[in-house]
Amino acid sequence: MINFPNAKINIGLNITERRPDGYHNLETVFYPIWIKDALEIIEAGELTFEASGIGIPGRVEDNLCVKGYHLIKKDYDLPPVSIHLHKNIPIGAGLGGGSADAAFFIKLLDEQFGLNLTIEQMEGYARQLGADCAFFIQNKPVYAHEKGDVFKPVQLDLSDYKIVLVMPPAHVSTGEAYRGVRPKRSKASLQELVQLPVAEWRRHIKNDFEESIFKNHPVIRGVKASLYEAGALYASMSGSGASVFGIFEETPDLGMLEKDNQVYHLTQLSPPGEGFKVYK
Ligand SMILES: C[C@@](CO)(OP(=O)(O)O)[C@H](O)COP(=O)(O)OP(=O)(O)OC[C@H]1O[C@@H](n2ccc(N)nc2=O)[C@H](O)[C@@H]1O
Ligand SMILES: Nc1ncnc2c1ncn2[C@@H]1O[C@H](COP(=O)(O)OP(=O)(O)O)[C@@H](O)[C@H]1O
Repeated sequence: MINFPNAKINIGLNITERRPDGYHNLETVFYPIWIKDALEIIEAGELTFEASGIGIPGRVEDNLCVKGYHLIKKDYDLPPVSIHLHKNIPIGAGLGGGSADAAFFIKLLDEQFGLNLTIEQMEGYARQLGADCAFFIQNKPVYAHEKGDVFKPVQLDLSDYKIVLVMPPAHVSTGEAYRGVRPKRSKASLQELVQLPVAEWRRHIKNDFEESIFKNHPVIRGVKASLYEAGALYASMSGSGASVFGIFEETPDLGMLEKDNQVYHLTQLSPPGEGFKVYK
């Protein structure tokens, strides 16, 4: 059985306070985008994991799919499976790729072995694997708060826009990103701000990670500026970076993003069903 875990972008990200458990409370809007991995499981004699596509750092036993298997196996009598993951979502990009794989893996196990898990049960397992993992169970635009794992639906449809995603040559770890931010309560609720026209987001919606990350990684700031120069209505780093997205009314002149002889990985995303192109 196979499914296709997709990435997300964060529209706005306010880090509001540090929690006693070392995590942070935040508010953000998660929006699914159409760049996808492919994930397959087949019942087998032993548990195996193999990957193709973009190389995944870290040990196999730390891969979130393998962790997901052991988590569900504690409660259900699962047979061994062979797992194949084709990795296409840029890693360490703030696109939630690892979390998406884990959530879609739980959905695969549920379907393949008829576990009859409810949405709430699947979200409960996903939360144990990562703060943004539970979002990918329902995979619909949401306003997320607390650790980023408690959701309220938002009415948001960007399918009439062109979303351009750029992966600058920089690596930011999630831990590094959180350490650089001083939490602050936001004045207006992101849940309401995101209902403004996209062209107004630039004045009102921000990602709190940008300030410190841009200082350490100016190339990311440069990419965001290039997206605005190319005519974006709104541009922002996604999550803890390093990827940056721009929302356009029309497909932009992509040459703008290759100035100064910098080469960026650039993915142009179209509305669902139209596929996407990867530029190098
Ligand atoms: C920053 C965000 C924003 O959407 O996404 P990404 O940029 O990673 O995609 C998320 O908060 C990342 O979620 P996720 O990647 O699942 O985080 P986890 O694995 O649970 O945590 C990694 C580390 O981030 C910090 N962390 C995470 C979530 C949170 N609300 N407060 C935190 O302080 C902790 O230091 C934790 O050890
Ligand atoms: N299935 C997976 N795909 C990608 N990364 C994974 C996966 N499982 C575990 N990881 C680990 O998670 C780290 C960050 O993953 P990723 O989800 O791509 O980043 P981000 O949290 O920035 O969206 C990687 O460095 C990797 O070691």
